[in-house]
Amino acid sequence: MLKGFFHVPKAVNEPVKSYAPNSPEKAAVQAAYTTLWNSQIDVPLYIGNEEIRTGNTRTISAPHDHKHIVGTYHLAEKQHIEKAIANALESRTAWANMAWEQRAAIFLKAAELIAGPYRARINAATMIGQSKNIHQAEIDASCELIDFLRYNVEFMTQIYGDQPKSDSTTWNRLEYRPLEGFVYAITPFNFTAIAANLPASAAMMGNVVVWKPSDSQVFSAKIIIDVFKEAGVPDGVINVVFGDALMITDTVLASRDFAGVHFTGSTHVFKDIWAKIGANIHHYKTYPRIVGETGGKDFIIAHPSANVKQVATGITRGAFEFQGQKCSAASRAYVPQSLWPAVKEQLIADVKSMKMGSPEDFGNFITAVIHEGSFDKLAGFIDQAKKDADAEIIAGGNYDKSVGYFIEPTIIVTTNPKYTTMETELFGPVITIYVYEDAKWEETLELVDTTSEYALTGAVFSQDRYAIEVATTKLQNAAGNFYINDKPTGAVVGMQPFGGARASGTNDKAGSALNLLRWASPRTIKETFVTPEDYRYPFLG
Ligand SMILES: NC(=O)c1ccc[n+]([C@@H]2O[C@H](COP(=O)([O-])OP(=O)(O)OC[C@H]3O[C@@H](n4cnc5c(N)ncnc54)[C@H](O)[C@@H]3O)[C@@H](O)[C@H]2O)c1
Ligand SMILES: N[C@@H](CCC=O)C(=O)O
Repeated sequence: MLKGFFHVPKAVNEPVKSYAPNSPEKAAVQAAYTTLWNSQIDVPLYIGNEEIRTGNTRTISAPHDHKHIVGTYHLAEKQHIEKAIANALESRTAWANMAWEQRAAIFLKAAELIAGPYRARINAATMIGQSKNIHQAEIDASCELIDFLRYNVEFMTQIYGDQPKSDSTTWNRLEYRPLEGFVYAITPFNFTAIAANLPASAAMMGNVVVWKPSDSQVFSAKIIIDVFKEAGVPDGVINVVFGDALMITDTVLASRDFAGVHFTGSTHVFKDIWAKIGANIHHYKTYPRIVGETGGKDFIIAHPSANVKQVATGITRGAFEFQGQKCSAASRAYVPQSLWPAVKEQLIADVKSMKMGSPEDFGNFITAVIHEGSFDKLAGFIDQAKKDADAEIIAGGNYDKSVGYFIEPTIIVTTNPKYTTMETELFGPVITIYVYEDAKWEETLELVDTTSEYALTGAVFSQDRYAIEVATTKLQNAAGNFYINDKPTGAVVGMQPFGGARASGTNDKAGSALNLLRWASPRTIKETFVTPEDYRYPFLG
């Protein structure tokens, strides 16, 4: 083993490329898009050193052109999940004992592969498989993923460097062991970066992993797997399985060696997983770590002192970027009566100007939502709002799934602050606005705090510092990420550690040392230099 206290390269955030007309990055991503669009990839299970094709397959299509098939992926059976667990456990000793700098080098290399040779491909795969426009793909699949990998390496070394006090008689050391068993990573469709980070952060800390990506993210998951392989993640460290989420999860949770779950997705799924872990608790070798970042009903509240253009832009960007399919997306807003006419005018004009269509056309701000289930759910809420006396649609409200799952960016205004779309996470391009009386600022803050079960993100817009202070205090438990004069989305790794409490998750803050700590089981080692040889205290003579 090498001798030395190594320093890792200082983490820096990956700059977001512009994809301006005639830029080399635009040409590269367009070429990658065309290649992948015309490809027929076949994605196996990755278990140990094997690529397993079960023959039981599902197709991968583009949400913005759902009849267009770009590949297939293979579905696991129970025996494959058991095999993935066995392979992970077989790989554990070698991986857990590998010097940390070797693990760091692998993930730093993965970051650079994405920053360079894989950038166009992972962005194009995210545009096709998850229907992100190029800007949204770039900030997710490239920049955020690169940032997760670089910063987590730095956080890992900070954790390892965090050591207890010693004195001249004893030397106290903390060893950050990986968990005793394997970690199960379950990832959502909506962020390529999150899909990669959940297995990678646990693996970086020396854990072995079974990773189950979302059925709606397999296309870009394949690129992540290629990157991890090329970067040198050894076989068996991250085992990838697709298929029936319930069967896979039940099989994983039945293992005595299950040591932790790293989940991001919807609240009800996480609660079910937690309940199953609780029911199995007597069976496990160790108390499993449970980390889950879940849903949101994220708010914007404008004070009468707020700047109208900033409020309207916070609403349109916060609610409609990536079709509102961000856990952080603004989905309820509170605007004072005095500002409402001007805010409304800009909102309607902005929504009218938003182009909707395939992400292949870089002029499109809005593309499709992820799948038919999401489309139907959103269309149902829009139809209901059209009927309800206490709701009015002032922009958007149309939808069409003949080619892709297109839902117009939609603004509902309600006279009922507890209207269903003020409370329920819709996960689409729909925001509901409640117009409040200017004099009821503090009562409205109370409404914001008590209307939803979630507490993920929220934003206050105000030019009045007293109002900002009151909102910051009154809403201290209403959001894990709180924004002042900014939209409630777009947290940057290393700058705004991300996560919420209440029904929004365990708030373990992805992209921070707090999250990585969950994947370590510290061992305290006390070494005494001159060890007593007599039980009597000195004063006893
Ligand atoms: N808080 C955050 O950081 C954060 C980030 C991204 C997404 N999200 C949330 O994720 C949700 C959207 O993503 P989604 O649609 O992929 O979520 P989802 O809950 O449908 O799926 C997430 C993952 O869980 C799996 N899954 C589904 N049912 C399961 C079950 N019964 N048992 C075990 N696993 C199951 C899915 O296959 C997928 O891999 C939203 O609620 C959003 O707010 C939260
Ligand atoms: N971290 C992202 C949201 C991730 C969830 O979907 C943001 O801050 O907008």
